[in-house]
Amino acid sequence: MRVQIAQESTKPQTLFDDDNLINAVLDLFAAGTETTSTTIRWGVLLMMKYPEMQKRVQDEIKTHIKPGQLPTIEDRKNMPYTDAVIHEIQRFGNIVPLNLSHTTPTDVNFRGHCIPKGTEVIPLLTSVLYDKTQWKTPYNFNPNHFLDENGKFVRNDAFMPFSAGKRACAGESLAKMELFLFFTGLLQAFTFYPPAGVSKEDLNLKPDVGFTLVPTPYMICAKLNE
Ligand code: HEM
Repeated sequence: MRVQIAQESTKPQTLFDDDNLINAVLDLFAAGTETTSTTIRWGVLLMMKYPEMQKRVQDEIKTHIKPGQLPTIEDRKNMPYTDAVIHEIQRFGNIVPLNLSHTTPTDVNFRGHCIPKGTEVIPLLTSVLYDKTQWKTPYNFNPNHFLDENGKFVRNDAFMPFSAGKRACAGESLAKMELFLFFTGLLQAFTFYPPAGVSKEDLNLKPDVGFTLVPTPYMICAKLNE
């Protein structure tokens, strides 16, 4: 009887087995590192391109975070301009343009079209992040997309860099925290500008096209802030 219990207890009763653990860790690295670092690379490039916006973020940092203190996630609600800039970096950067593909689990009727069960569907995130009906200047970097006339942060339902629905990015909250803390921490410590001989007009905002959209390689100068 005891042997039987031992045998039964080695049978996986749960999805938390070794295979799942390995895949979950791989997911964290594959899905969770390049996405955030690519977004920060877009952020630094855009701050070099638009130094007046970089300065405005730094002014907000100085107003709300004491010198010598690192930003905390609590600071975000007091920093609408920085929040808007980070959202706009994600919208403009559009780093996962094709989203991940999905398959219809049943026959689906979509706007009068029948999509049979098992069809691969690629929901383009670009079509929302650059939708002319949702954004004033979809092809320009414009933090005002996320600010009202009083400078308060405003959400927009078309902000979908993490996709939508049940299979939306599992790391969305973590990614948003990371982006705020890394971006604000970097701009608190450094001012970014292009190297000698490169003007801000020279900085290229066209992405390197692949499965993800990454900035074309660029050089950065970083001056330590006083
Ligand atoms: C700027 C950062 C990030 C962006 C833009 C992003 C974007 C996305 C997108 C578009 C998807 C596909 C959703 C879909 O299939 O509809 C996805 C899935 C996923 N992401 Fe992220 N992601 C980011 C950061 C992270 C982080 C930090 C983690 C975890 C540490 C993470 C974990 C995942 C996982 C596990 C999935 C698969 C979810 C599923 O299939 O149910 N992501 N992400």
